[in-house]
Amino acid sequence: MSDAYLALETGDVVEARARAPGAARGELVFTTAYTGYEESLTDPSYEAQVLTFSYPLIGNYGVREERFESERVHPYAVVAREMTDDVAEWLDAEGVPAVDHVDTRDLVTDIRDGGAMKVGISAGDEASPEEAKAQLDSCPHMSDLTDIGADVSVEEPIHYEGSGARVALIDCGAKGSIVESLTARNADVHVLPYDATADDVEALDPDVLFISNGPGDPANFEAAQALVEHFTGELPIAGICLGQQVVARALGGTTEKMDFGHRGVNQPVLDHDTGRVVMTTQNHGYTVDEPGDLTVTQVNVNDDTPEGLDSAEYGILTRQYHPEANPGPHDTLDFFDEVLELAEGRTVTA
Ligand SMILES: NC(=O)CC[C@H](N)C(=O)O
Repeated sequence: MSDAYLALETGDVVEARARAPGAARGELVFTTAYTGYEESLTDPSYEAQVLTFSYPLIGNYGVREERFESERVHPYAVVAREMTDDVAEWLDAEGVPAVDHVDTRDLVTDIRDGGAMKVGISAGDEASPEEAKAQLDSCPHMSDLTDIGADVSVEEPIHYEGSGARVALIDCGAKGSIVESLTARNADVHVLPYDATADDVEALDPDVLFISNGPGDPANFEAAQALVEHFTGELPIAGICLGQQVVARALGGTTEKMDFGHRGVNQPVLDHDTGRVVMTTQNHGYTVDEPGDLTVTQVNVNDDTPEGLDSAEYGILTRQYHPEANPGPHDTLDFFDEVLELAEGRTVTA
């Protein structure tokens, strides 16, 4: 007898073992990362999704708070082939349903074949296929979560004092490592809520406007897009992941939902200028389609999607991947040096 069920949009119901009880729904996504489960589970960009780990054993080096990227777990549920008690107990304490003993190879194949899909989960003593299906039926599309920023952003500004360039970091669900990558380089970082206004930013007289990563559809981050529209040509601008997508939209570009996204720690990215390929950490389900007034400087080797957008004219630098790593390789940390150099130079004239 199973005590957990996953109802998929394909119509299939997959049996599983409950590791943390409860019912949940969300977009079913998978990461191919083989380490970094603490970082991924606390990455705010995973808000409202159900995260499947394709690596078959999750939890083999424990759970340590210093590796967390935020204060809580963001996926609405977690699926694994085999999960250790450490991770199961952590998710249980966080109230996040978790299941294992799932053939995650099948699940990943379903997502790759069918594209992004919703899932309903029912786990625990009272679990039933009917409850899983009811969860699936009531699951909204990611793009319909129009105010998802409110669930992941700071409510009030936070200031991390530093002697270097002043950064206005718009928190659309920022990973802790982005703040740390900036403060480690002496930046003076003001973290502002996702719906900050141009007046809020102007009051700080920053050297750079930085749009963070975040969950869901970039079209729903209208306030951040308005900031980019307002400050283009006045301030250097940087963006990571959702930040790249928001900046592109503000500069006349477009974004679209991908078939099943990029989530993992070995996504190869080619830089057109240097001809070098670097390994990158990624977690996104939307992508820039048309770059608008920006130039595509880096692309994904697997599918040619834009990974880096720049504008020399306006002083803009954005990346679709996560240069701060955590989890993943450190090949791309110099992005933060480039951004702060741009900020310190204030090369842009209005
Ligand atoms: N990591 C992110 O910022 C994710 C960006 C966006 N929510 C996407 O899924 O594409």
